[in-house]
Amino acid sequence: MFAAKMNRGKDGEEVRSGDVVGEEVALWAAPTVSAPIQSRVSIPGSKSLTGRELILAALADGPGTLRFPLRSRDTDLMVDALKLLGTSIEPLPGKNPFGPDLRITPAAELTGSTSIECGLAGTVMRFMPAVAALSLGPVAFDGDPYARKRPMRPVLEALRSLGADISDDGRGSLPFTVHGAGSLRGGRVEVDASLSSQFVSALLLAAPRFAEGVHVIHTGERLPSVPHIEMTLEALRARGVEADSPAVGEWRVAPGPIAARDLEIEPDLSNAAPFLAAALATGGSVSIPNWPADTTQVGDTLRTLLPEFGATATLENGVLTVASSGPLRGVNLHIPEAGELSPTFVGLAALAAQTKPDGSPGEPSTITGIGHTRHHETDRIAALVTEINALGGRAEELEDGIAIHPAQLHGGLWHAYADHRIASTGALIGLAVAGVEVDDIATTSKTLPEFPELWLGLAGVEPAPAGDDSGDDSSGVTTSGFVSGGALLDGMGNFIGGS
Ligand SMILES: O=C(O)C1=C[C@@H](OP(=O)(O)O)[C@@H](O)[C@H](O)C1
Ligand SMILES: C=C(OP(=O)(O)O)C(=O)O
Repeated sequence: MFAAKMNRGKDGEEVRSGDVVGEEVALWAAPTVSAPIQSRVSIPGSKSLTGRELILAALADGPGTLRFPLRSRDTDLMVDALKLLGTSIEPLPGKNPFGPDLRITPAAELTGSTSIECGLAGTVMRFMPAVAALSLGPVAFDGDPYARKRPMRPVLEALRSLGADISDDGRGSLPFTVHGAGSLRGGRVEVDASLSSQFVSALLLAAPRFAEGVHVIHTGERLPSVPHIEMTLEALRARGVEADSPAVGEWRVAPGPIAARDLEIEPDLSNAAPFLAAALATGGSVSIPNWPADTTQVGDTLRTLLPEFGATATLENGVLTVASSGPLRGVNLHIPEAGELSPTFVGLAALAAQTKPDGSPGEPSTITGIGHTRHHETDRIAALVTEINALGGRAEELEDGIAIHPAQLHGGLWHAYADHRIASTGALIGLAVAGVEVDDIATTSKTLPEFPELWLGLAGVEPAPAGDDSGDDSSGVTTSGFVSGGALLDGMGNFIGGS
């Protein structure tokens, strides 16, 4: 009755889509549906909240607990980094289906003389150097090859001016070494955070432990992702720290204890974006439970931004439901605060640019204010434009965004660029366009290791039973039919039967 696409490695062994096979990464056939999706999806914890609360718990005045934390590559790297500095972080059984709760016991004294691996995690490479400055001994930082391209200079220079001793090769990026002295003076510091809000959060998070706290003044003309800075202030205040923003582009954190807490991490609302967008891509409806009533997560703006594409968004009893309200519409969005959501919006815009089912023309879109996303996991503007155009679309790079002109999409290979949000955008487009294959779906493990399973569940696809090797072809990739939204599709997403 059903079978998901099953891939084979070079030597014919079965592998899960996206698994690394030797040097190769298996292609993942995005499921395509012909009927509107009606689905409910539980989303694991927030990357940004988990990272912040791990650090604050490690610097707190006693042991604390994180319930429903995110378990992912980025947060595992944060856990490892804090453990290397002497923090005890132990798994606790809990109610989270996606991983254990965590019990965090701060070190009596943070120890250095170690190396921290940042992977491609902005939160680890930007937030941990200030913590390392509070440890005793040198702490070397490095990460993935592409991580060495992500800007670090504003954080390193700001920390130096607050009293930290940091050696690097002068390129203003990974690798570098923080020579921890056990304490940091702190005080007033100027920083140009126009490339990333994380530069500001990096200086605020550990600041209660600086002798003079911190007073940060942003000197650049633009400031992206402001809600993430508000999230940092709020997390500090919730632990009894005096933290505020006395003026636009200025923030202060007073020195003092960071209270230990037992707290629950909200679901990652930004990771909810492609799932909710699936309702629009297929003319259906998607619900996400445990949506917080009050949050600093920028993903909450999905409730107002997704309706611009032609949907309703209803939050009732903690369940957000996004339902398509007609054909997909083009948009003009200026969203400097929500760069993290932009790949999903660009994916929807590329679908809206196609001729509508009633034959009326596709609609153009512009999504701007996202120039800083060129410094995310990859240059997201260049990557999205390249991949959409490779599928027949007409996307254009703007200085700080993307314009999408009417064009029909077709199937083909979608490159993920080691970027979880580019990978999930390929999956989103593939829901509506038959024959899209994502080259590295496993890269979604950066913030959502369960993405492939959750996505197949959303699309109504079940994995092939073990031993089902129907549809094997000579290319080494097995492609068999699968049931989707009540319709039986072949491996290229073509309708071959069913309701
Ligand atoms: O502080 C954080 O947790 C984040 C801040 C934002 O970074 P930028 O300001 O670089 O966009 C966001 O895009 C990133 O995913 C997470
Ligand atoms: C920009 C992102 O990640 P990072 O925290 O690595 O900057 C992101 O998750 O969209």
